[in-house]
Amino acid sequence: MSDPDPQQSMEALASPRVRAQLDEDLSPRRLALRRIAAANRLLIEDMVGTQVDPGDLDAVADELEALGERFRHDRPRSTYEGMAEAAMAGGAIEAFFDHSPLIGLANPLAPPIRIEMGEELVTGRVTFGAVYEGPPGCVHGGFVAAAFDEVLGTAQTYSGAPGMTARLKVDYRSPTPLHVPLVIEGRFTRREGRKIFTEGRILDGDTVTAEAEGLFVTIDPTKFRELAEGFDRRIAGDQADDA
Ligand SMILES: CCCCC/C=C\C/C=C\C/C=C\C/C=C\CCCC(=O)SCCNC(=O)CCNC(=O)[C@H](O)C(C)(C)COP(=O)(O)OP(=O)(O)OC[C@H]1O[C@@H](n2cnc3c(N)ncnc32)[C@H](O)[C@@H]1OP(=O)(O)O
Repeated sequence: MSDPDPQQSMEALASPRVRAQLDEDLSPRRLALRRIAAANRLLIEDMVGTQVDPGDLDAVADELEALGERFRHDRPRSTYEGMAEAAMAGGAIEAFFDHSPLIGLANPLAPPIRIEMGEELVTGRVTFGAVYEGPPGCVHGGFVAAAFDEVLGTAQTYSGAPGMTARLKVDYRSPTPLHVPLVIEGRFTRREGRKIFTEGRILDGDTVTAEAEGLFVTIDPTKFRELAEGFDRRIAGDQADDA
C-alpha cells in the first residue's frame, strides 16, 4: 500500500468536517474500544480514594492483572499505527482522535474533553474527576495546561497551516474545581509567517480560573511522517537490544 500524502493527513487532522464526523458510522471495533475505555475510566476514577477493605484489594489486583494479560503486546506501540492505511481506505482518520489523551473516547486517560469548533471559537467542555486532583478538590495545574494545549491546538488549525506547540503560557487565576462542568475557550488570533498565535481561558460559570497564550509553529507535513519513522526506528533498536 502506498504512503498517504502527508499534506492530506494534516488537512484531515485540522478539518472541522472530520471532527464533526467523529461520532458517525462508528465501526463495531471503535464502539467496543470506546466502551472498554469508558469502563476503564470509571474504574480508575472509582479506585481513587476507594474504601475497599485492604484484604480485598489483592483479589482485585489479581483480577486486573489477569485481564491485563488479554491486552498485552510484545512491544511499545504508537496510536498512529494504522492511521495511514485507514486514511487510504477512505477517510477513517477520525479514529486518530479516539486515541487522544485529552479528547479520545477510546483512551481511558482522557477526561475526555468534548470539542466544538465554531466559526471563530473553539469550545471544550470537560468535567475533571478525582484522578486529576492537584490541590484539594482542584484540578492539577499540569492537566489545566494539557487541556489548553488541546483546545488551543485545535484553534490554531484556523490558521490554515497548523503546527506543533512551541510555547504555552498559563496564568492560573483561581483554583480550577474538580467535578464541575468547565468550559475551555480557544481562539486563533494571528499568524506571522510560521508562527501562529492563540489564546484561551477556562470558565467555571462566570469565573475565569485560568488564561493561556499558545504559540504554535507551522511544520512541514513531512515532519509528521519523520516523527512516526523515528518512533519505528527507536522500537526496532530496542527490540534488537533485547534480542
Ligand atoms: C496531537 C497532534 C500533534 C501534532 C500536531 C501537528 C499538526 C497539527 C494538525 C492538526 C491539529 C489538530 C488538533 C491538535 C490538537 C492538539 C495539538 C497538540 C500539539 C502538541 O502538543 S505538539 C507537542 C509539543 N510540542 C513539541 O514537541 C514541539 C517541539 N519543538 C519542535 O519540534 C520545534 O522547536 C518547532 C517545530 C516547534 C519549531 O522548530 P523549527 O526548527 O521548525 O522552527 P524554528 O525554531 O526556526 O522557529 C520558527 C519561528 O518560531 C519561533 N519560535 C520557536 N520556538 C519558540 C518558542 N519556544 N518561543 C518563542 N518563539 C519560538 C522562532 O523564534 C522562529 O521565529 P522567527 O521566524 O520570527 O525567527
